[in-house]
Order: sequence, then structure tokens, then C-alpha cells
Amino acid sequence: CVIKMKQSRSPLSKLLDYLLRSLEKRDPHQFFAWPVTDDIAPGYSTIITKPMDFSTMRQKIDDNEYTTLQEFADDFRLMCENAIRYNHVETVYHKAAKRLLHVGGKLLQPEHLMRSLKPQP
Ligand SMILES: COc1ccc(OC)c(-c2cc(C(C)=O)n3cccnc23)c1
Repeated sequence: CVIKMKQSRSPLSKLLDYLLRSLEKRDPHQFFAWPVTDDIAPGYSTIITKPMDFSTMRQKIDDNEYTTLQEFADDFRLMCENAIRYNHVETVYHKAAKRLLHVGGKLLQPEHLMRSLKPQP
């Protein structure tokens, strides 16, 4: 039998795991939890050429595909911008994406990150 040793998590993957969970909490309706399909969003795959969602980001963390925080932040921004582009401004999805991008932007700012990394006094 093959015993798969549990890989120790790199510091980066622990940080990205914390950030992803924090961002997912800001998506209570889970609009961004899974890939958007053409069934629920007509023509989506022809308009959005680089889809992104939280489950894909989770898989990329687990597969160690992110080598920097910037790559993670770029995927988060891509996910929000896809929704801002595809959905008309008055839809819940466009509004949720604008809000999520704003919240995520603050969370990913260096000074906030340093605060969350340093043990609070
Ligand atoms: C109404 O319940 C859901 C459930 C899952 C969704 O995407 C994973 C969406 C959804 C998510 C989106 C996005 C993110 O553009 N969307 C666009 C048009 C129609 N539906 C959606 C909505």
C-alpha cells in the first residue's frame, strides 16, 4: 500500500487559504463560489474568455499553482471584473462584484496584510 505523506503547507499557501476564506465570507449568496455556466448566463463563455471563481482559486492553492500573492490577487480581480463586464450595471451580480472587488482590494492591501500577519498586541 502507498502511504501518501501529508505535504506540509507552505507559508504562502497558508496565507492564501486565509485570504480566500475571508473573501468567500463576503459572497454570502455564493455567486462567485462556482464557475458561471452558459445555462445560467447565456453566451457567457463567448463573452468571458478567462473565467475565474473561488473553487478554481481553491484548486490552484491546493495544487501550489500560485507562486506569489500577486498571482492570487490577479485571479481575484479577474473574477470580479468578469462579472462587472458580463452583467449590466443594475444587476445583483454587477453590484456584488463591485462590492467584492472593493472589499477584497482592502484585504489584499499590504498594510492590512501586515496587520493580519503580525500578532496583535
Ligand atoms: C442565482 O443563483 C446563482 C447561483 C450561482 C451562480 O454562479 C455560480 C450565479 C451567477 C453568478 C453570476 C456571475 C458571477 O456573473 N451570474 C451571472 C448571471 C446569472 N447567474 C449568475 C447565480
